[in-house]
Amino acid sequence: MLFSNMVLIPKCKSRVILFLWLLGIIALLNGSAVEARIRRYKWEVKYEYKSPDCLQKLVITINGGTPGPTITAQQNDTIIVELTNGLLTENVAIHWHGIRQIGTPWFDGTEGVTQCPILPGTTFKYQFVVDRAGTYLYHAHYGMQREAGLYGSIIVGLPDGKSEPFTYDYDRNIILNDWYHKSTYEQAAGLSAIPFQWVKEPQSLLIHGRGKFNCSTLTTPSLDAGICNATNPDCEPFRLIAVPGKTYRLRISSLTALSALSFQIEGHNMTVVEADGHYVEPFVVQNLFLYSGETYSVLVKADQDPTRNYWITSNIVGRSAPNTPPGLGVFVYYPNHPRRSPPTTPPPPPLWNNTDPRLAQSHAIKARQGYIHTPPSRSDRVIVFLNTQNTINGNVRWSVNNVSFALPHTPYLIALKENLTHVFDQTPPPDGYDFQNYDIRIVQENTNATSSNGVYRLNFNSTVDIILQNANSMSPDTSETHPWHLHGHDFWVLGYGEGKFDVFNDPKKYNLVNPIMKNTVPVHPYGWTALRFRADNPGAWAFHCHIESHFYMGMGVVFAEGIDKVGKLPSSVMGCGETQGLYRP
Ligand SMILES: O=C1O[C@H]([C@@H](O)CO)C(O)=C1O
Repeated sequence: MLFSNMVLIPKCKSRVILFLWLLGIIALLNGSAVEARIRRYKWEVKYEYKSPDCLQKLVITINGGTPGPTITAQQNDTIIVELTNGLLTENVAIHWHGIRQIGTPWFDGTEGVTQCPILPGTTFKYQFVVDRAGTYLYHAHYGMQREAGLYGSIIVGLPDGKSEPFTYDYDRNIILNDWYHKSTYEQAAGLSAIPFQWVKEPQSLLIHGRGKFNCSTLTTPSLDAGICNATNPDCEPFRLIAVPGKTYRLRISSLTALSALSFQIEGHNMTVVEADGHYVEPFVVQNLFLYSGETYSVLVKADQDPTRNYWITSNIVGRSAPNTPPGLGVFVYYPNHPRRSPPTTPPPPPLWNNTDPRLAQSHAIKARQGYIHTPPSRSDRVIVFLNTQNTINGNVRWSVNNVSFALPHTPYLIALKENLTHVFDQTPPPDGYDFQNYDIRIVQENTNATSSNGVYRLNFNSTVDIILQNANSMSPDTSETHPWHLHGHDFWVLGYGEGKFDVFNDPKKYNLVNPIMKNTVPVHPYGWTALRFRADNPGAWAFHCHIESHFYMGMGVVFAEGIDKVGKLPSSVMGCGETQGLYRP
């Protein structure tokens, strides 16, 4: 009735306009006013000389930068990245970390699991939907390429008309990293060498791609003064300009190769509100602990003395790294000069070997009231993953239930879908270990460790519990923190504990009321972490320690589920190993 005058409009064009307007109103009323958009990116990946921590090094850039461009999108948008590999002699693959790839498991970007590597000189098109708002990441997933600098952020906003359960004035993004001066190749060759050459601690810590290595500590000083240059603009510290009185949402994430970090803004509290794309019941911290692969949002109010600037710091925790200088940035109170150094010394880091505050933060992260996804009350299968360090044929490796993971040259997803049964070990890896007789607190011989590329096959739509059990490494009195990352899913974090997991009693203490959902979670030294997820995403998915060298040394597994429900694989993911014959352009 409202638009019955439409018939009175004489001109056909006007009628069309009015009709479209009417459609718009109806769509608005239905709440579907905004169409999901397609966001296209063209990326060129190549090696360039940069000095992120003042020392010049060959790094991998995307369109000239490291970190690469931030992908900014809105929930339900389609992202298309046309990636041209300009590395000349090196393959590449990019993983979209935290994006579940529902319906597009072949674009998860995990070389050897979901796709063949992208060859030098070729262009590969990734296309996927970002179906949930939140803070996510992308990074190389080929060999140990991530630590050459190939990484960036994905920020997904809510659909129009929806709002966050918290308020802030400005949204800012910070990626933390650690930085090595040796190339990925030197590191990887050392890790697979006999005798083993460990990568050791990083030379510096980067705050959003910028760090400060002390050039005067170079053991073999370069004759060329330009090679390590403290005044190189590449290593100007990261500066965040804050307007006094305003609240900042800081999206802070870590893509370290090795280090667990403590992040701090001198004199300012941080309220944690988001973790891995899920709203957190808010809690306040002074140090935010981050493990590689995790993303957080914190709210920070610029409510301190505005006449000065403050330090932003990142420090290594969980490992002794006395020679790695802290990552330093500056929280600048506008209109102070951005280059004005804070008048104080940077705040001291927490004790590297005190696990208590880190465990306390893990326990504090709960789903926010009103945003709780209740987990299924029981699981169909429990898999216990004992994490150990071993030697296999003289090589130092990491193993899960005494099986060290070896990536095949034919990607699992293609092998499973096309029934290429000979390309990987068909014997399923073990669901547990010998609980009774394994002492997690001592150095073990682990003489029975083996290497395999077998996969865990999960019943489609089943609920799976994973218990990550930490243990002593091959060094006495040492148990490291391992951040485990699951592709293609989020899991509920049901609990953390110290010591050996008690199969009978610990499950009674699980948080089934308001557990947070995440995609990356730490297992603390000598402790355990319990996770639950639904195997409801057809595909083959990696689950691995996000420490670059540890995955390289075998610390991971692959889950396969609902393969018969996987759609037609694009031929662009094929071409390597046994898939060569399947290539159908
Ligand atoms: O994988 C690793 O190897 C070393 C050490 O265990 C042996 O040198 C270390 O600290 C790791 O994290």
